Formats: sequence, C-alpha cells, structure tokens
Amino acid sequence: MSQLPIPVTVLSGFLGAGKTTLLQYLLKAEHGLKIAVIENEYSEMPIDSQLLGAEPVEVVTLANGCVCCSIHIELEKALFLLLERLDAGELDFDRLVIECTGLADPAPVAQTFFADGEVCDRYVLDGIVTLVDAANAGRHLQEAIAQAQVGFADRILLSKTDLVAAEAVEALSQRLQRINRRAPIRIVEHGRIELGELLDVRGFNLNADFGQALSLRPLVPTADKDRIATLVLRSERALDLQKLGLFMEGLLARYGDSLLRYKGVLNLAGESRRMVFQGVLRLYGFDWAEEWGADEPRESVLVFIGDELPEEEIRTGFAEMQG
Ligand SMILES: Nc1nc2c(ncn2[C@@H]2O[C@H](COP(=O)(O)OP(=O)(O)OP(=O)(O)O)[C@@H](O)[C@H]2O)c(=O)[nH]1
Repeated sequence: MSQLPIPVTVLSGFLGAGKTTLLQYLLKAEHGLKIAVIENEYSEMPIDSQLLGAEPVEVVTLANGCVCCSIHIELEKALFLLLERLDAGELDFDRLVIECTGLADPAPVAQTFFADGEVCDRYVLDGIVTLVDAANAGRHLQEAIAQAQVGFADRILLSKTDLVAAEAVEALSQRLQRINRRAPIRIVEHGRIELGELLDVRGFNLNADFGQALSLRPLVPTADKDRIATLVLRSERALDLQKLGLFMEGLLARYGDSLLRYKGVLNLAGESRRMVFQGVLRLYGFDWAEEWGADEPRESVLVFIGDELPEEEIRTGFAEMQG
C-alpha cells in the first residue's frame, strides 16, 4: 500500500503551559484536517482528553506515567492501533498530534518515529512544538526538563503573555533564543495561533531551508546561566567529508546523550551540492540538497543544541578538523 505518511506534531511544554488550551483551539479551527490525538497523561484519570470535549476527534490516551522508557512501547502500540483502525475504515485522520505530559522529555517520543520501519513508512515527524508559560517561565526554566523541552523544539510558542509586561516577554524571548537559536518564537493567546505556525513546520525535513530557521539577531548578555544552550559553528573553508565524519563520531561518542538537536548545512570539498544533516541525540541522517549558486558564499553552518556542551573543546576540535 503506498500512501503519503501522516504528519505528526509533538506538543510539549511544562506543567500548565497551555497545551490542552492550544489543542482545543486546533481541534475547533476550520482547517478541513482530520486530526487524531494521542494524550500522554501521567495519571490514570484521563482529564485532558475529557477537556477536549465533543470534538470529532480520535483520542488515544497513554496513562503510563512520564519520562520512563515505557512511553516508547506504549506510544508505538497506540500508533499501530490508529493505523489498524484507519486501514479497516473504522476511523479517518490525516494528521496526528501527540500531547506530552508537562514533565515529559520529548526525546523518546521523537525517537519512536525513527526507530521502527513501519512507523517510519506510515508516519513522519513534522515538528516538536514547545509551549512556554511566560508568567511562570522563571520558575519552570530552573527545571532541566523544561529547558530540554525548549532545546528540542522546532517552534517555541509563548503563552500567557497577557499576564506579564512587554519587557519581560522580550527578556524571556532572548533567553529562549539563547537556549535554542533554531526555533522561531511566536506568541499564542489563549491557544489562538495561526495554524501554519503549528502544522507543516517540517522541522525534521533534511532539505528544509536552514538559513531562515536560524535566528541570528544579536543577543544581549544575561545573568541567567542555562544548562541548555545553542552552539553555532561556521566555516568558510570547504570541509573534508572524512574528517567531518570523524569529528561527528567523536562528538556523538562523548556527548551524544547531551546533543538534543543538531543540524548542519555543509560545503564539502569537491562537491557542488550542499550536504544537510540533522539528528536528535545519537540518531541522525544526512542527505544531499540543492547545488550552491554560482555567486553564493559557500559557508558551512552547524548548530548544536545541547546540555552543558563543552564549547571550547568542540570549537577547537572543529578548527583542528579544518587544518
Ligand atoms: N492568561 C492566560 N491563561 C492561559 C493562556 N493559555 C492557557 N491559559 C490557562 O492556563 C491554564 C493551564 O492551561 P492548560 O491548557 O490546561 O495547560 P496544559 O499545558 O495542558 O497543562 P498540563 O496538562 O497540566 O501540563 C488554564 O487555566 C488555561 O486557561 C493564556 O494565553 N493566557
């Protein structure tokens, strides 16, 4: 059976950040999409799925606790159950949204979409969208898990900005951008957001336009020292594929568990096309993308979003690799 894979959006964000509010808005909005929802609740009482009300949506609840590895197995089961029912004509959907619990790390959820062959054929991870509660971010971001949720994101949505001053929103945006320079930041008002900011993010598309996705606005220094941060490496010299492979191998061997997301667009010696690669923790893929234009500056850019990465060591390794 050849069908287009079903795009999947992972909705993440710390406790009370507004995930269910956003989902309610999404399910009511007029978009002509048929959306299935998987809820990962951390209690036996599926409260959030009740809050979704009478929308015509298929909700599968994983009441299994959070952050533990069983989420992977439970999620895979739910994904197959939805496919079985779709193939049997019992239900119809062309999108899937997974709402993580506020205490969940989105990594095991994202990795499920790379791990199993059939899951990969039938579903495609479109993006990880992380909500940040502007009114409580100061407290939430003290938690490593809340920072990781920001680090993994393809889009960051700020909720509850109505409760705080504009300067505080700006300071928070800068802080979040320092943690994750890849993800555009948007404001969501009581769940209301343009759907294009939520769906078709193509965060895991290897050929996605990378230049635009990377925020390059200058960031002012801050007193907050966050564990999760973005490290950007650039080079105007053509890179040697073999040396690059060794550099990446070394990096993943030592820091694979701390590399939340990474992506690169590379100019390789003797190659007219750009190479694009990206990964989540130790799982990564690469692909050839379009050719460099005749007048285009051929700059390689690598972006790593990681947990306490040793910046100097990585920069030195990258510089030596080019020598
Ligand atoms: N003032 C304000 N309140 C909001 C906004 N978005 C959500 N809320 C409120 O915040 C509370 C928590 O929102 P939920 O959507 O339940 O948050 P959640 O992320 O699903 O929460 P958990 O599932 O418990 O982690 C609710 O009372 C919402 O009405 C907003 O933009 N402004």
